[in-house]
Amino acid sequence: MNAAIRAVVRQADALGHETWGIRHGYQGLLDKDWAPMPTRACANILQRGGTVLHTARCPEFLLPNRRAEAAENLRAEGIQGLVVIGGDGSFRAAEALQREHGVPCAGIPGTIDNDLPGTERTLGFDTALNTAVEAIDRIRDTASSHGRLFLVEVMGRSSGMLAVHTALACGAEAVLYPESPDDSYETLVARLYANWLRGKRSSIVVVAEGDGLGSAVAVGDRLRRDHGLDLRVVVLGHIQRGGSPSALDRIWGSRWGAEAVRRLDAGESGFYLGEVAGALALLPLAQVLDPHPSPPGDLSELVGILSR
Ligand SMILES: Nc1ncnc2c1ncn2[C@@H]1O[C@H](COP(=O)(O)OP(=O)(O)O)[C@@H](O)[C@H]1O
Ligand SMILES: O=P(O)(O)OC[C@H]1O[C@](O)(COP(=O)(O)O)[C@@H](O)[C@@H]1O
Repeated sequence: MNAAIRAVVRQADALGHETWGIRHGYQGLLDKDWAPMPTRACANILQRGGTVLHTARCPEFLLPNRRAEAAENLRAEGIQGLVVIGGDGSFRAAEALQREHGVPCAGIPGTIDNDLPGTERTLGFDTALNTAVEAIDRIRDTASSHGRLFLVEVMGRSSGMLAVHTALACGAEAVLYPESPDDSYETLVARLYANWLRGKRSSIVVVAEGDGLGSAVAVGDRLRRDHGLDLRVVVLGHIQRGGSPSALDRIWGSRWGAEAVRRLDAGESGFYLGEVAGALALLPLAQVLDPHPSPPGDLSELVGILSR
């Protein structure tokens, strides 16, 4: 996200605009928690994880009267356009601000869940994916040395994108995720047993945090109880959400940040940016109301086929 912030500030400066940084997300709009952000304020942030502007959940923003206040605050301060970096909640808020109050908004996709409609990439996903894969590679050493089953929980409250991509990239034996069409306990047991019969003595199952069967701990307890397995559970948790961003996340953050400003400067608004087939994509903000994309079915199928 810091790559996008830096690009917004510096592209705006190059076009002769002043940028103000709003701290703590929408809460900052309500509290007027903002300040001018000169280009030098962005020194050395490109490689830093998190966001230098901080973030916060702001439930009050769901109330129309609070959004009206935020729009008024922006108008009174003379802020002419808003670049929002976030996931579908942040974009829903931006869509409402623009539709209800005419605040010109531009969205830059930022969520490790990679679950926004119309874009194949969101900032943070590539970094989180690589972090999870690196962690599981390490776990694999113990799994294979001790001949053990590991259940590794990755983030994804309502999305299996991170889980499925992680599973494929680390050669997991199975993946459980919320949108899966055949996510049953029986299918999992049958898969692990078939691998056992093939001579496989260690397995890794990637579990998305929001999977319908329950957490990795719950699934692990059930397997232990039913089959007496000496398995281990690892919850990767917030380790996936931090750290220095990958090169791809930095590059797309930079491209999207600059593009958002160029388009606002040209009088465009009510859009968010994305990536489709390697190219920068432009989407209407209202598209965020579409159903969120599911992990490609062929990828999760491949996890099973390749782990024989
Ligand atoms: N439907 C909505 N209408 C207005 N504001 C919303 C809506 N959904 C979320 N928001 C605002 O956007 C913020 C970020 O949304 P959230 O779902 O927490 O994160 P994300 O942007 O990562 O999906 C919320 O804290 C809230 O202030
Ligand atoms: O427990 P927290 O800090 O709210 O974060 C966990 C949740 O945030 C997510 O990582 C998504 O976060 P972002 O959209 O901010 O990247 C979900 O996958 C996860 O359920």
